[in-house]
Amino acid sequence: MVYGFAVLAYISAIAQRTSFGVAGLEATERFNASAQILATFSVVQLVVYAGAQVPVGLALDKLGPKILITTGAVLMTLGQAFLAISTNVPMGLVGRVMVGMGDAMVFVSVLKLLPLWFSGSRIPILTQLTGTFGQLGQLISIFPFHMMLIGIGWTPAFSMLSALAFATLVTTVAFVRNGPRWTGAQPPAAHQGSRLAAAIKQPGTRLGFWTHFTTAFMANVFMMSWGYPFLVQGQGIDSATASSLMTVFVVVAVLVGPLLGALTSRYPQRRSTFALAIIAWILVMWIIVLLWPGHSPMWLLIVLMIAIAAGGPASVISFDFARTFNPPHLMGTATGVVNTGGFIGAFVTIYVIGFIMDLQYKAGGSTGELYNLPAFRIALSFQFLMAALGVTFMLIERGKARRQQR
Ligand SMILES: NCCCC[C@H](N)C(=O)NCC(=O)O
Repeated sequence: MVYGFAVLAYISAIAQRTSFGVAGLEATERFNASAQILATFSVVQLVVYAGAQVPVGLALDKLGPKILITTGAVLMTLGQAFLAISTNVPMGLVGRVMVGMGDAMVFVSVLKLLPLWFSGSRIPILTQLTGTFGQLGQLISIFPFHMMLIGIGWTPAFSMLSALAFATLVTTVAFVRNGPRWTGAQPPAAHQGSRLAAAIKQPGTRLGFWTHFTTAFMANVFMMSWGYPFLVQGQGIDSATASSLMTVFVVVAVLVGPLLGALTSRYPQRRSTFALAIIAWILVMWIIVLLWPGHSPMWLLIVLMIAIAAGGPASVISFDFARTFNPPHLMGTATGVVNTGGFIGAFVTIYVIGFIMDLQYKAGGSTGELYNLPAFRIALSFQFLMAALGVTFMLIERGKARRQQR
């Protein structure tokens, strides 16, 4: 019951996180905003989310999951309520910052609850299931929220999400407990800086960081930024089909998450190999699609998206490294550190891809289409460099972690 209500708070957090993504047109109208300002909303929220991970992890080890999930729900309730009544860009940004901060507190707290209530091989499976259940939140923003937004407008739709966050606040206070195994931060006197240093010193935390970095960054780049323009302007797919193709990410999470959870629980010594295999699959698919003469056939794009989407469940393996290589009093901190990997990788890649696209456009005399397939072929290849960096560090840290275990 404790786990169920904590997961409910995470489903709500994902609904709050993804809600702005389906409200682009309405936000443009309401705030009279340009595309760049709209993009700022998403970037600000993500920067807040990633920037909050380490402080949240430190607070988590000190205060426990219940307080953090509760605080997250309060921030999301207020943030979405503020957004519901916002009429200009600064007000909207304040609302989004609050939502990003609240969201940042939930996932790592749910993971911290697992060893407090479960043991043994159930934990890796439940870690994967947490990520999988969270995807249901995306369905809330794609369907009921979006329908309310179109049907009855901005204020009622965002108020509904605020009410959802409030409902999870109530259920968290009523039902979520840290449990009898929670003993607070041990040792209590440890300084925050030294707890962070102790977590980073563990090769398992660094292996988790690089695993999260390499498995998750390409999925984040595709979902949050370049996937849609690549499909529509690079591959000539109509916008409605491109949007519906994005649901592949939810379906793959639901199917692959439990399978990977079972595999990692059965073969814990092969965890990094499973992650590396999925990374290799994504890279091979990108090589085929980027080298394909002309537009790729639909089946090939779907296989590419399935591979990229499998990076989401693969990234959950990283949290298993944080858990198994750290003592319980450092687990929240280590999980926070690991959870920044895929987001840092994504910011850098999103930015550099945009920079390379602009550079090519300027080199061509700033005429014609900014987004075209030859330009995407070069710009998206930057992902190979980032993946090479990530895999190199995964192998280095895996070697250190294995030596430490001997
Ligand atoms: N089954 C998909 C899970 C995706 C996990 C994702 N890469 C992640 O790390 N999420 C953190 C969060 O706060 O949701």
